[in-house]
Amino acid sequence: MKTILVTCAIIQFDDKVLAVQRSKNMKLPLKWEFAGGKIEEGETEVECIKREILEELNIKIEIKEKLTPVTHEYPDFKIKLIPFTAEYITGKLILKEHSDFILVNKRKLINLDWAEADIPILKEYLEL
Ligand SMILES: Nc1nc2c([nH]c(=O)n2[C@H]2C[C@H](O)[C@@H](COP(=O)(O)OP(=O)(O)OP(=O)(O)O)O2)c(=O)[nH]1
Repeated sequence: MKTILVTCAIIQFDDKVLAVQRSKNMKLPLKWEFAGGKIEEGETEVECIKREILEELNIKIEIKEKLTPVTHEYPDFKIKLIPFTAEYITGKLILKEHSDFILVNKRKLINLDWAEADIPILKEYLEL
């Protein structure tokens, strides 16, 4: 099975963190995730995550740190999910694709119904 390369960003807004919910017509419907998306040809990981965040959320972020990539096999596809921590810089948050978002204290992130590939990333982030 081909592996899809996907970047995602754990975006901090002061003392809160942003999680977004996939809409019911996307793959992994209604699962929570960190915003991001597929790497396009000729694009670096950092270019990809900044572009995806601007496209999906209408905001600009500053990348802080790369966390450990996770390879995960769903029943019908396989992804390598490449996570970054980031900070909100500017822009009004507008959801272009997702059905919902939440800004929460990082300790409360664990209570959401996450896409499976995100679980190891969330655990690493909670230990930082
Ligand atoms: N952006 C993002 N995607 C994630 C995360 N965890 C996770 O399993 N994924 C999966 C969901 C999608 O299948 C894929 C990301 O692709 P995408 O968000 O650009 O794609 P999409 O839903 O438009 O997919 P498609 O139907 O067009 O193929 O990775 C995550 O934290 N962030």
